[in-house]
Amino acid sequence: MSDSSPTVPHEGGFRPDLDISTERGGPHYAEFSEQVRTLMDKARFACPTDELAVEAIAVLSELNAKLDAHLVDEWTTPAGTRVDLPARGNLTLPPYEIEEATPEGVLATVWFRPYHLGGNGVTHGGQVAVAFDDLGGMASLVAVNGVCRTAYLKVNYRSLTPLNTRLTIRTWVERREGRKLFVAGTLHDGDRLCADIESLFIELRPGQA
Ligand SMILES: CCCCCCCC(=O)SCCNC(=O)CCNC(=O)[C@H](O)C(C)(C)COP(=O)(O)OP(=O)(O)OC[C@H]1O[C@@H](n2cnc3c(N)ncnc32)[C@H](O)[C@@H]1OP(=O)(O)O
Repeated sequence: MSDSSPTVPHEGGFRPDLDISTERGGPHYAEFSEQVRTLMDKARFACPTDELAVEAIAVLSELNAKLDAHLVDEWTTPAGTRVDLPARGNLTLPPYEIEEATPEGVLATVWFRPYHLGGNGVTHGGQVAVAFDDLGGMASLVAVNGVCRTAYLKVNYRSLTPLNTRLTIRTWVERREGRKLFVAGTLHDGDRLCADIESLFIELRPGQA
């Protein structure tokens, strides 16, 4: 949250000791998160009457005002740190579940929801890149036990990526040259390759943003 960040002690772009949690946000945070994703799905496909739009504006404005009183900084928000939830509870990421994360690589199940629609019933290419960026970053992080940033990410879209389907995504460090980690990855629908990546992640120096 930009207006609170100046007051937050900051060691660089990331904190090496970022807290993770399964409890932050309380026992209903998972359902809260799911309802927000469902709202996004509905918003993507709904064509409300003007009356319903006005009603929705009132409900959402009231809710947003209530949430305003409970905003925290990025280091303590449940979104991104709730490791028990899909994509660590980060609503901006396509939901995924980690099957395995070792220095040899990351294996996860990812699924794209209705709100990830690109066109003609399939997933937006940018959303595929988001999944690869996060999980490529995770493969780098686990391989070097330190935070990395994406320098480049090339996605080869080999075939259409379906929505609402559990897909297999893999990322791994193929080669390391000092702080440079060349990360490869694949996204499969069953046996069919949907996309693969060629990417470079750079291990951050201590305190580097
Ligand atoms: C689990 C949680 C995972 C979350 C993952 C999320 C990942 C992200 O989304 S990060 C956000 C997107 N990325 C960014 O915003 C990065 C913006 N860029 C930067 O901050 C910097 O350019 C950064 C950090 C990538 C590199 O800067 P810096 O640390 O100063 O390294 P620098 O000295 O320039 O380069 C190091 C080496 O990498 C090479 N390099 C850097 N960028 C590139 C590039 N784009 N292409 C090719 N080579 C590159 C350099 O040539 C150099 O090579 P060598 O050592 O052989 O001379």
